[in-house]
Amino acid sequence: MNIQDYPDRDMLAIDLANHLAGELEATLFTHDSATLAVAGGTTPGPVFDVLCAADLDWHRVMVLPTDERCVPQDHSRANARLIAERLLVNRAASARYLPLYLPGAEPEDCLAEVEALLTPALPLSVLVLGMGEDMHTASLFAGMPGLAAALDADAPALAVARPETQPENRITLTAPVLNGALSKHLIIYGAAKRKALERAMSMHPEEAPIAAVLDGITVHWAE
Ligand SMILES: O=C(O)[C@H](O)[C@@H](O)[C@H](O)[C@H](O)COP(=O)(O)O
Repeated sequence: MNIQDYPDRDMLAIDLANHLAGELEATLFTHDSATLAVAGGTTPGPVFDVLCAADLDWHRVMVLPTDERCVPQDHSRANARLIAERLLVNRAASARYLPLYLPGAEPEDCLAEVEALLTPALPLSVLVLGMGEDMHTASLFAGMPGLAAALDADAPALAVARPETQPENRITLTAPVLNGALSKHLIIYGAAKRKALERAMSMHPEEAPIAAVLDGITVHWAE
């Protein structure tokens, strides 16, 4: 794990977006397509605002969320909506979006269809994770049913998450898919998340799920 500190969130967004664009460009140089998985939540929006303007062959890029809340795609809590409004605009509008949840369905009922769309797009080329102060990442939450299975190296690509602390069910990429990414990044802001990350480093992934994905990751931090 490598930690990069930035003087402020704007600098982080600009630097990281340029770095991600470079990684995607390098992937497209040697591959027909590239896959970018991004966190939802409140953290990554400013990075998307810069990245969407990158001069890339976006029509060869597939974009997906690391996890999705089981709500309609235009719901204010849908990561699909955040990605549509902040990332798949400008030059990036020609990227292809891979949904993790198919609205209207019970989460279990969409897993097979979503996995069939996702599998040809793996391994992830570039992964951008977020983390909660409770040390969850994607929708891998301590204490949720099925966490151990979703952290297992042989887990299927997707898992249904029913975290008690969250208002809705979710579908998440599992640890082997996250760890299979060729390049892994984590964005965190503020002292509380920095402390939580430091604590997680000596904890078991079932207590601190972020610990399952720290190997080889670059953490981007700003106050
Ligand atoms: O959709 C989600 O909820 C995420 O992908 C999740 O893992 C997120 O990254 C963290 O909860 C941090 O959320 P914030 O960025 O809002 O603090």
